[in-house]
Amino acid sequence: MNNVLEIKNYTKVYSGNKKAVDSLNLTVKAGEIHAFIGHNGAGKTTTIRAVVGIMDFDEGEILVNGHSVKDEPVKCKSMTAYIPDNPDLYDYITGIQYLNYMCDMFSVPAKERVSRIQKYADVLKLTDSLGDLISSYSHGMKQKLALIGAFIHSPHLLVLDEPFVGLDPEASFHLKKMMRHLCDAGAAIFFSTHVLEVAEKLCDKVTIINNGKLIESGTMEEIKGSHSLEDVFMEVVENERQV
Ligand SMILES: Nc1ncnc2c1ncn2[C@@H]1O[C@H](COP(=O)(O)OP(=O)(O)OP(=O)(O)O)[C@@H](O)[C@H]1O
Repeated sequence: MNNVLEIKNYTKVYSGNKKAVDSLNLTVKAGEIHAFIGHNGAGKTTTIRAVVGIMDFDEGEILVNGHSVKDEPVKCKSMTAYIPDNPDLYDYITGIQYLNYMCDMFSVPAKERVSRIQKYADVLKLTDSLGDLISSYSHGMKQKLALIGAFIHSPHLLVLDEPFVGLDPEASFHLKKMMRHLCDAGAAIFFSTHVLEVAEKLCDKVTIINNGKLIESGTMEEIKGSHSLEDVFMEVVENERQV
């Protein structure tokens, strides 16, 4: 399978010379769900923001389907969907207006819009609220709307920052299924999470970072062996503390 996301020697230094991420390398292939885990402040969001082209970086290269996020930002963004940890949507349009706007932005054919909106809104139980202003939505409803807006254009690369926080159990269940279906259709998913049980069950690959440095990366079986991902994570973090 081809590499959809390639991160090569990615390094980010914030002002004040703080190295938030140090020479990170990882690859996500078509068909793979890849979990990105690490303690608070490890560098996950910093990396994710660089991948989706909204944060500049100092060294290294990030490619989406072989295109550089620095040199071809529009091309990369056209193939990528991104949901931040706290989606900030336009308050004074309705849910359906937002979804149509996303369809316009990503050139979803008119004849497919209605069925795609219907499919995802029904699954995530948002259909009855699509006519309401987004300002009236709860946090979880905004998150569901952002998710529909991401899945609706069938991205090659889906990047999610803590997607399960704030979703009710039923929506989480359906999101996991939607993620797997998208990958089965040839997309790649890269997401951060602190919910290690979900990562363990859902993901093909996992990368653990600690203080901006890659500690482990590989298939879920390689990384966890016969242990739980939580046990492995705790051991890795403890070992790093002692170094
Ligand atoms: N705008 C900024 N300016 C300076 N330092 C920053 C900035 N944003 C993040 N950092 C620092 O970079 C490091 C990595 O932060 P980042 O938000 O990427 O971590 P994270 O792994 O996503 O954490 P969490 O799990 O808490 O969301 C932290 O030490 C943080 O303090």
